Amino acid sequence: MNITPGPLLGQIQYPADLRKVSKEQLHQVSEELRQYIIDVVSVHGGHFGASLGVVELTTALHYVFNTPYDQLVWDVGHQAYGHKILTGRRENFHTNRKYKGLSGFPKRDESPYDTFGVGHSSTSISAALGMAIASQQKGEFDRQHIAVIGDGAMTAGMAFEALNHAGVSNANLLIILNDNCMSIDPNVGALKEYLTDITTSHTYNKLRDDVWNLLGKLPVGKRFTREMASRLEAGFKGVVSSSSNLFESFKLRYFGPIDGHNIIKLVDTLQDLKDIPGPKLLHIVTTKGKGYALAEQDQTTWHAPGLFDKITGEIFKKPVTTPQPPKYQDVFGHTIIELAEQNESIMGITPAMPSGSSLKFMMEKMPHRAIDVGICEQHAVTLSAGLATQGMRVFCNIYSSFMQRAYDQVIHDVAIQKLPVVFCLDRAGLVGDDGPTHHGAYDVAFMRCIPNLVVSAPMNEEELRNLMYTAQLPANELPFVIRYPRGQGVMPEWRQPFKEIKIGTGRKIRDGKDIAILSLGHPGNFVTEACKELLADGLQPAHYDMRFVKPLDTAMLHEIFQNFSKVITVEDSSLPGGFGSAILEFMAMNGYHAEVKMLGIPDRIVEHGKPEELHRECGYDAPAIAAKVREMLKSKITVIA
Ligand SMILES: Cc1ncc(C[n+]2csc(CCOP(=O)(O)OP(=O)(O)O)c2C)c(N)n1
Ligand SMILES: CC(=O)[C@@H](O)[C@H](O)COP(=O)(O)O
Ligand SMILES: [Mg+2]
Repeated sequence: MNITPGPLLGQIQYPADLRKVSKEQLHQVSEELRQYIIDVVSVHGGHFGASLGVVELTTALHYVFNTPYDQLVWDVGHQAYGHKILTGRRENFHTNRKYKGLSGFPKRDESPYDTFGVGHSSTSISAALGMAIASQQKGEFDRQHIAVIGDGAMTAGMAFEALNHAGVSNANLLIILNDNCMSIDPNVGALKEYLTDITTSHTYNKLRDDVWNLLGKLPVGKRFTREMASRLEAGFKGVVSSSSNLFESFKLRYFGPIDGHNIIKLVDTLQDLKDIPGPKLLHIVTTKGKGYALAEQDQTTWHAPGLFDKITGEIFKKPVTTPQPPKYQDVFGHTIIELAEQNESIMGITPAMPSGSSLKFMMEKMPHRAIDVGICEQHAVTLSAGLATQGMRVFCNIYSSFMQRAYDQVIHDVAIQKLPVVFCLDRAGLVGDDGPTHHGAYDVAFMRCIPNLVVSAPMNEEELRNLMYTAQLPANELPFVIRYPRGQGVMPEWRQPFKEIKIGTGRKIRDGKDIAILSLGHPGNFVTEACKELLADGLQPAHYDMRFVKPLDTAMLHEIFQNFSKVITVEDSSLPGGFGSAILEFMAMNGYHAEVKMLGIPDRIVEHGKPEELHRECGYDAPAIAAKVREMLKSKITVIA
């Protein structure tokens, strides 16, 4: 389906083309860019509201700054669709987030305009500051460095680490704080309250405007000395105490708040800021989903709505004829409520993913027992540890790849102190369209090496429920990891009575001979599918769902290695250090000898695509498992034939 850009946008391949249009035409460019994003995302999917919210900012940035020489870093990057469309990728933007197509986030090897790879939040200020300091070292004093960071991303500690440094650097850095009061869900915390105060305080803004207008009357293009600018601002501060502004307390020159949808004001402001040296912050106020009414009204749903009818706003859902299995996240969301109703010590914590993790169900039903702490994974873990010291049984739900942010906290604050925090790592394994920044590839490797931890992976929804139930029993006093994938399970009838699972025990799914297939977690269902195929060939592989990677079911492994000389391991996690490695370690440590093949995520970066495309590419989907069995049994198959 060919999507045609508007007449002005159709003439713009790169920012150099954009800079040929008049300032007055920028309104039209912005509207055509907004419409193009709506046209493409409605048909091809992807993130939506965030890009609409920065259409004017994106246009103004590439109009005013000499990108890519002037370096622009997008925080998270889910809002960079307009950036990609204006920087040489309009014609193939329909491949966004598709297998072998454009990445859904800025990526250095995709374009020189993508100055820094993003996907995880709150990295932009550090990265842009690094570039700015490098420019100073290289004598490139005319080079501009801009970080665009949202109010959600600004809640992360890493952003403040960068502010702390930026404020005392004399780097030529412009931080643009895109304040729309939203994260994926509504933004939370004291920073959000503060930003609301300063965007609504009339006094502050009027005075700020007076100073701003005064600044604006100075000869345009005259380079401000730090002295001149600070004298002016000192006058301003005399009236409004400097403590009224958090960013000025970090020694940044603060400007705004201004309307982030007023393209002329943005252009004029950015032009002026180019002439002000040193670290500065421009605070803009925008609406997430701007220009598409439904996306403005329901900003969480329209953060990433899927495919939709752009005229009616109907979001397309897969037609369902038979009862569908639930998403694993929803099984978590409903189960934690059931458990919390039985166990009053249970609490739920999420770092900014109430909807994505489905902890929102508990937040709605038990608001005092489920907390969104903002994009603050490190804080989420140590808060959970603090709660656990007081007898609370905390389910800390963090996407596997976002958990990477809080690795030391798991060791230092939870494992060493043997605090029984339950880590529910959603999005474990290859997540699909979000690609390598979001694949939960490494949690088996980085969690199983930590002493005192239990590390488990359910093969289906019932198993997830039983692992959650087991983890919160008083008898379990250890930190407990339960990792599960994005998307649906396999059991429409998932809500079964709880059963305690003996920690460190696996399940024999089917008896067999000649070869044993050992799986961890959801990929056990790929093995089940493969076995159906193999049975038809007269082969009889045994299948074990090992369920725990720490502690391993050693009794089961002794039985396996005493009866099978050929073993395959299957996992949706990194082969180096993962589940298969654990099995090899067991085999070697116990003096067994067998032919072992490990199927899982290879030791390389796996790009984006549909999960099934990626499982096939990495060689652990059902056909690949069946093929590996046939390959290992080829001598026997010859005999059978
Ligand atoms: C470390 C990390 N945690 C969580 C996320 C998930 N996430 C993606 S976008 C987003 C909200 C970002 O809010 P904001 O920065 O205000 O951008 P907006 O969507 O409002 O434009 C979150 C929580 C992430 N990308 N990285
Ligand atoms: C940009 C970002 O990090 C989030 O929007 C993420 O894409 C959400 O992932 P899910 O769609 O798996 O919840
Ligand atoms: Mg926001």
